[in-house]
Amino acid sequence: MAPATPSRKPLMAGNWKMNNTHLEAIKLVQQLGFTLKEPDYEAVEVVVLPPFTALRSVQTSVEMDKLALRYGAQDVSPHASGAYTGEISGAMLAKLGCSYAVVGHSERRQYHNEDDALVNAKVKAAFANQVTPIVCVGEGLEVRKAGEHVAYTLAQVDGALEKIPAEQARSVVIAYEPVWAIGTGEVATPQDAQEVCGAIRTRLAELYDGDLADQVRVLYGGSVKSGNVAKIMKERDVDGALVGGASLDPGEFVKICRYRDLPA
Ligand SMILES: O=C(CO)COP(=O)(O)O
Repeated sequence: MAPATPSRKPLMAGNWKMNNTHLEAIKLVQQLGFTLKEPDYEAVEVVVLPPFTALRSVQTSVEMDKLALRYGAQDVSPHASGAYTGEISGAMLAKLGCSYAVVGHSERRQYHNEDDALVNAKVKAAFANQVTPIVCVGEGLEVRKAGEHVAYTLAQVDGALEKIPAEQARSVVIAYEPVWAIGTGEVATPQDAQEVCGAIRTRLAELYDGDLADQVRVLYGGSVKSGNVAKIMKERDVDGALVGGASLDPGEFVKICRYRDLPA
């Protein structure tokens, strides 16, 4: 029987994008690791998403210092192995202890022409290796101005989850990142974030039976900072944040993870 209340642990994920060498990554992870304490990890799941080249160093830091921090990659190949120069497989990520892989980030969709079919193949490749995909969806400014942002974003959700069975979809993370809010300092209002995150959950309830929609974490991303995170996290269908720029500053990212202490 479906639980009366959803059991979604808030998730704060720092997408470092193409920043930090493996040495800088060790420093940043140690700064986070020495600051965040047991109660922080009880309240939120904390994840960092370094570039591929830093994953091995992050794995070593996390293991040596016994940090409760999780980490993942920013992309994953749709292929299992073979002649795919430059690609990194889900099995390779799993071997590095990655819990997550970002899939379909708008920067990949924009600069590498990734479409929903490719995103779907990457979601499958991640799940095939017990790596949880963080599927990014969200509209650009033109779509928003035309008032089509909900339909546009839901079509991306449908595409990403095509033929994904419920037992996998149950653990997927979906990040709503309106492209116009990424790296621009222009954050969506909490109401904007709720409108689309709520619509995503409703769609999940249409796609899958039972309590699945109540279990899936839906994040907001786009210019999240310590100054706006608490307000956004008050929205009922926002279960965390995918943080870009602000995740490169350990003090700022720790504050974001401790959003409960910030005035909303
Ligand atoms: O793209 C993002 C996270 O994936 C958001 O980036 P910013 O937080 O820098 O706007």
